[in-house]
Amino acid sequence: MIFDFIVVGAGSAGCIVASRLSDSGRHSVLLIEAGGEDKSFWFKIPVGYAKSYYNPKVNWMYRMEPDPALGGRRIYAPRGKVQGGSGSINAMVFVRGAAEDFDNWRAAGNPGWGFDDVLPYFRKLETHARGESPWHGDKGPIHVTPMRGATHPVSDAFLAACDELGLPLNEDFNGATIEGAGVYDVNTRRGQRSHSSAEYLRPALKRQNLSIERGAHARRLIIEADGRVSGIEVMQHGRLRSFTARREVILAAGAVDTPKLMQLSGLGDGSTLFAQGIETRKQLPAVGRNLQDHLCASFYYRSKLPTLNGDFASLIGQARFGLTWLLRRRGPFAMSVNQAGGFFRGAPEEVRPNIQVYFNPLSYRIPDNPGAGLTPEPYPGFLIAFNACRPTSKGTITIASPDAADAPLIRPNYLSTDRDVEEVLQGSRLMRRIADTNALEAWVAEEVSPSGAADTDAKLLDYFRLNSGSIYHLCGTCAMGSDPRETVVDSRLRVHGVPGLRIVDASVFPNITAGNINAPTMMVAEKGAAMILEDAQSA
Ligand SMILES: Cc1cc2nc3c(=O)[nH]c(=O)nc-3n(C[C@H](O)[C@H](O)[C@H](O)COP(=O)(O)OP(=O)(O)OC[C@H]3O[C@@H](n4cnc5c(N)ncnc54)[C@H](O)[C@@H]3O)c2cc1C
Repeated sequence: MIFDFIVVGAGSAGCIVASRLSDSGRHSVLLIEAGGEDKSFWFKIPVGYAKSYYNPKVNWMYRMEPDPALGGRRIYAPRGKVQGGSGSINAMVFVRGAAEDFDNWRAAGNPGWGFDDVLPYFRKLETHARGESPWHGDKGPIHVTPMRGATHPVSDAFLAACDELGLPLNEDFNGATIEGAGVYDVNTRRGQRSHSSAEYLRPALKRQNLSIERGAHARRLIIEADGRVSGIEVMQHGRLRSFTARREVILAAGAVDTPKLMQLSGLGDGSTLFAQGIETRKQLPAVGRNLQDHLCASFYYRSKLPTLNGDFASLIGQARFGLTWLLRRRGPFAMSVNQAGGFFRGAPEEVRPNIQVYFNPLSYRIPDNPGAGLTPEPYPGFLIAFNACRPTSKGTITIASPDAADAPLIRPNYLSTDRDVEEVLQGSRLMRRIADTNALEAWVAEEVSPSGAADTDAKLLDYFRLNSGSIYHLCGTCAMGSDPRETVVDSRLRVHGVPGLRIVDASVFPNITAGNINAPTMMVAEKGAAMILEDAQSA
């Protein structure tokens, strides 16, 4: 079967790209997705996050390779395997990133990617509850709702604690500055997940010129003798099928699977490919390198006053929250657990905010055993978590075998720079300063973990090494830039030296942004689709 464009991966980015390319009706578009449709009620209700976290039917459930800096632990890396991708299973915190992050993208050899250049695409993709402004859009498909005004009293005490410490308060992390303490925005519409599958793809699928193949696992790109990509081979319900693209194939399989698919197709570092018996079709050493992520750990507190633990643990509490959601589309089931937080300078000499904080009016541990489920701690509690905004450690993704069914090797190399270790200490000290305020005194009964016994930098670092985890922001593995030895795509997201192939997903980030990365990934998709259409027009 022949299409103008084939998009591989119906995730946060892929749903947007397929929808935009099919907008005009002029181009035929095929979207290929390994997972099924996101029909279940649990994808709509924000609290459904907990249901997909360890569900192999909708989640690739990757485990990273043992990390020496984290006590040899294999860190869990959930990834959505369903229409909507990770955007269907994520926690919906909506943060664009700091303006400097995108200015850094531009400075890394990517004209057109500075903050001023990308702001129009952020505005284009959203309908913000605050309405139209220089910072916000009011006509875009993704609905963005501030949680401000609906937070638990302990989250408000957190804001008062930050104020007491002289930290700035911030009404809008997606406004003039990211710095300060505030309440997060979430991508929800009337208490339901508002993501690229529901808001872009579903309406677009009514068009004749857009098709989707679900349960279709892409195994390799079809590359002609002259090096041009002409299609894709997929395994669908046990049957091998191939699809042809007249114009381009666009990879949007995410930061883990896009580099995997490139390597399986002979596009990558020659020696890695040779080791797996794969012929190199184009030497692209940067494929799978530059892996970046936010590594996060929580500080747990027992509370003197009730928090959400009791309600989430009891059937009556759950029924009450369920009813509030059903009748009014409000309450904790309509929100992210990450209610408040902020972006802070971890030390006075820091020139910009470098520590992101999450405040949860609920304390829970994530069990290593997927069968165990996420359960609240058995006492009234809350947690404060942090990660460095722009870690400097870089990891890799490499195929483990030439078999597309095998998971790739994810080596994060967390905490492999002195800078990243220093930021762990900055963040840990900040947690303690916040919890020690008068504003939180009425709430804090005790620090459960790491606990007062962790009274030296070495002990705090040990706690972080043994208790941190990914906050699921993997990116950068097919980075954008001008040098084919260091990067994979150019600033128009075309793969260096491989005609007919682009990448449009979180793998193209040259550097990780401060904050959660779904919003910038969707921005990349809006801008990427616009460039593909422009190029098609002029071709
Ligand atoms: C549990 C979790 C919580 C998160 N919380 C937040 C949050 O609160 N806020 C935030 O901003 N970000 C959050 N993120 C991160 C954010 O959701 C992702 O970074 C973003 O969705 C990545 O988008 P993407 O398009 O690059 O990839 P994805 O959305 O992962 O899409 C990739 C798609 O490609 C498909 N695919 C992969 N391989 C193949 C193949 N070979 N053939 C066919 N299809 C394939 C996948 O099934 C998937 O549908 C979270 C992520 C997770 C996993």
